[in-house]
Amino acid sequence: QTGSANTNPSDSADDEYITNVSIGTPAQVLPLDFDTGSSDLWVFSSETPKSSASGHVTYSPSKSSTAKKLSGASWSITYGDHSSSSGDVYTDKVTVGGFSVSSQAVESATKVSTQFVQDTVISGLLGLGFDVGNTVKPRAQKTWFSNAANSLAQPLFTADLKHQQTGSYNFGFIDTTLAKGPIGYTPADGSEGYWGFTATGYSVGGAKLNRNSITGIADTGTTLLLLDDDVVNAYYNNVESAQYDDSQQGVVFDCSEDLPSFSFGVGGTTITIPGSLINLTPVSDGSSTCFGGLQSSADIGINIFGDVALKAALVVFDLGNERLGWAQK
Ligand SMILES: CC[C@H](C)[C@H](NC(=O)C[C@H](O)[C@H](CC1CCCCC1)NC(=O)CCNC(=O)[C@H](Cc1ccccc1)NC(=O)N1CCC(N)CC1)C(=O)NCc1cnc(C)nc1N
Repeated sequence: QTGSANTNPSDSADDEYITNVSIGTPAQVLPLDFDTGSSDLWVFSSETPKSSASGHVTYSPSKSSTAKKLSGASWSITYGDHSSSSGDVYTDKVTVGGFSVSSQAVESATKVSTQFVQDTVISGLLGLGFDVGNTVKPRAQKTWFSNAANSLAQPLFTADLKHQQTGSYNFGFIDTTLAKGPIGYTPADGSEGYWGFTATGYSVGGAKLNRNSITGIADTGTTLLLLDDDVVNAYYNNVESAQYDDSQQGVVFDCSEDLPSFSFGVGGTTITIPGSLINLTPVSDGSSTCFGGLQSSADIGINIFGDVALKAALVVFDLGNERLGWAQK
């Protein structure tokens, strides 16, 4: 058995990716942000304050004949960007890309932070991280993928995110036609809940890879490519107009600049992010100053290969073999 779901960029800057999920009986379809950097499936619901839920599609467990309250269970989550949410828990049927999990923990939000209230294009997150990262108490719950893994043809999923185009999350199979190059595999470290891995080196503008390894996480829920300052400086030293902009909290440059590519080695293969993907978006509509897709990870303390990096590859999240596969697209 397999599943295949389309995913779409939320806006012109590919800030996040939206995937429709069916919850309950009859199906209630909610747009969720699939996040390999966290492990909770939580949704705006009939229990979310009306003022906060305005503009969002919500899940009503009372309208689902298969919903069951998980009595005594609660959850509370804080993300790297300081956004947060919390609430109580139901179990219900959850279908993604045609594959159903009959009793999935669906975390209903009774509180959501401002960022989520304002982000009306999504109704919550579907965590694709390791179960150890789940925040439900007193007993942690499994992710949708963890529940599905044993019934899928193979215990793996792939992410094929694209710039301003429809991409896909495939479950239980690898569609190698989505890739141009071979898949390079490397061990994944799930101990923190993330998909952690080590890139063996990097280069700017197509030069030969150096041997400076980069340890980080493959995170579909993070917009940017966030790396150590020495890597970020090595890159932007090649961009004439690049400068740090305090108000933007990041490196900006003239939108007319021809940006160099950024490559990293992983699993014996090389992934090259074209410069065009690193020219993320004007700092505000019509501006000729653009915000960089590669920024510093210094104040986070962990390197994050977010959507800017993932868009250049077909990425295999292989739970069965605890490994990550990367193929050039
Ligand atoms: C098991 C992991 C755990 C649940 C949690 N995981 C994460 O934070 C990583 C996870 O992938 C989350 C998932 C996000 C959360 C907000 C909503 C969208 C999904 N990623 C991040 O927090 C990375 C930083 N955020 C982002 O990358 C958000 C995503 C976003 C996009 C559009 C609209 C709204 C949000 N985008 C931006 O910051 N930008 C997009 C716009 C651009 N102009 C600036 C940059 C964690 O580490 N929490 C511990 C933690 C707590 N507190 C802090 C301070 N740091 C922490 N790491």
